[in-house]
Amino acid sequence: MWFVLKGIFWRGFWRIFRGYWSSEHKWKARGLLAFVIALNFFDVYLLVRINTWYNKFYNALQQYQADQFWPLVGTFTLLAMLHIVVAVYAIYLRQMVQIKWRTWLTDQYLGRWMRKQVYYRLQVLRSDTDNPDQRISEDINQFVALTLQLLIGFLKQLTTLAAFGVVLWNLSGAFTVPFGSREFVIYGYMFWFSLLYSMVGTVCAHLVGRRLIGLNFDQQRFEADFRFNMMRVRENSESVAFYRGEQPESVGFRERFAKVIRNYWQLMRQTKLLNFYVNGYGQLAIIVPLVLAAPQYFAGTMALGGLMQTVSAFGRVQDALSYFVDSYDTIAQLAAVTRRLAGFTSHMEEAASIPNGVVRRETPAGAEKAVSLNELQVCLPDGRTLLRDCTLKLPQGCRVLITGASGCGKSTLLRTLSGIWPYGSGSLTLPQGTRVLFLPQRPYLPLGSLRRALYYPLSASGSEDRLKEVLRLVGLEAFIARLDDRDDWSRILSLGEQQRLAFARVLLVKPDCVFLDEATSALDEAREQEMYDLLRRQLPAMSVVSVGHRSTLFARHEEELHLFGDGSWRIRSIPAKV
Ligand SMILES: Nc1ncnc2c1ncn2[C@@H]1O[C@H](COP(=O)(O)OP(=O)(O)OP(=O)(O)O)[C@@H](O)[C@H]1O
Repeated sequence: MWFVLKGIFWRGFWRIFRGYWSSEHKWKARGLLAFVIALNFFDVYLLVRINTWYNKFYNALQQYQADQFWPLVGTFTLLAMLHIVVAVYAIYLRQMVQIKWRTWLTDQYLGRWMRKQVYYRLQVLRSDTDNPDQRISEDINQFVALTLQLLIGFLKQLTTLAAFGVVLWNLSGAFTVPFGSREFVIYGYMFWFSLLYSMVGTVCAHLVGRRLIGLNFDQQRFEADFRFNMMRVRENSESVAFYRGEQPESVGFRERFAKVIRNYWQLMRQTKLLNFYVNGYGQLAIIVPLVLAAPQYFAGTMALGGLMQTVSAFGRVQDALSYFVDSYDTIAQLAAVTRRLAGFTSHMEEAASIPNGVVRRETPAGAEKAVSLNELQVCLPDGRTLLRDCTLKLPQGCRVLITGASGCGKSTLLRTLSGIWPYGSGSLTLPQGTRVLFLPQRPYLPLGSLRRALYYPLSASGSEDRLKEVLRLVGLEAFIARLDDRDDWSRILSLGEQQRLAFARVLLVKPDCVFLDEATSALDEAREQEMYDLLRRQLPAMSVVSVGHRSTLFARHEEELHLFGDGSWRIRSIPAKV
């Protein structure tokens, strides 16, 4: 057991555990937990009282004391009722601790995942982090539930062991073992025997059950991969359908599902072995105390009450000592969950700690309003340079088109300018309080109403008339009546409509600078011109930096920044008529 616990702690158990208990809620949390533990202790006390009752009750039966019968039944009823109430509330309040702890921990993880765009960095810069959604929704819940179950269970069993150990010791009397011409007297022999019995049981359970840790871990991973694969197809259903990709996708599903099943078979076999063992061990524990106490009973040194009390106390001591035998599976699950959460935590920390090589500065108020790039260098994680020593000034209201061959680094430059790409050096200076909006080729539409999607990332607040006017300007007046319909709008709107919706967003949010990454790729040329003219008319002071391959885009911009892909670049003014 120690090896398993050591493993859990080594894999970051303590780091995940301690946060809540030393947080700002610590006193309330500790108080509630202490109360739950106290309830469990009280429950053990009641169990000891019930155990003593056995002695009295069976002795009364053996001696035909009819007058004792009803009072003893009454005592039992009272003790049993108290036990029921205490046991129910011990679980209810433990769940209360659980839900509060989970809320806190989930909040922390969500915060860390969102901070410094870790969600983006993990996705784009690290390919080895699996399913943050599952870590945050399922693993945290399991971690909290299993930890509390084990912690409270452990303390309860420890108390049970102490209390019933004493009972068993007192009932055991002395056991004499002849050894040659001498005799050894063993005091509390039933207590010692139950101790030995449980220790052997625990070691054997470890040997049988240790493979479950790895298998459980793999099971979760394979299930998540299988689910993720289906999710990808759901998200890209149209592309898959166009490609008639059912065959390769089905093969992919089956391969992943086969891994799930293969691992599950192993898990089943190992669990079967463990179950054989746990059940056999449990059954043996019923007969062992009877065999042990029988000599005393038949010798007349123990009454029927004592015998029944011994059987019950042995059961309790053995239950307590072999607690880990029964909860081996729980420990295996906790170890697997801890390993995954600890891995996720360190991946998030690594992603957050990648320093942003490009320094961002703000010019003081009143200074010239321009975006300046100073010796800007854009690199890839492997060190390849996409843009070298780029120094230029983009005055407010400028219109720059970034061109270059596919893969030369245009989008990566936009990412650097918006501050989400950490690999690079040099500096970027923006006027104080500059608001920047980024329009990718496929705009992001959050779940919810169309109104919310239009204002994203701001909250949906603004004049209703302006909103309707903007929708008319971008040619989406047909959706005015559906502004408050909640739906998955990215599935309903065509890509061209989504791109026009993104332009509407620019008109509503009114940023100082907008980056368009092939943001008009799905529009016809007339619509494209309309959208750019709209920006010029409505927001003349806004800077526009676009990436695109279409020749028509030259007419909508004044300057061209061309990237050659080897780090070199060139800026030139675009002649008035191209
Ligand atoms: N997360 C990443 N990790 C490693 N390499 C990356 C990553 N993202 C992009 N790259 C590489 O960086 C290079 C530039 O990519 P980028 O998307 O900026 O090109 P682009 O000029 O916008 O291409 P296109 O015109 O085809 O959209 C490519 O070779 C690409 O493979």
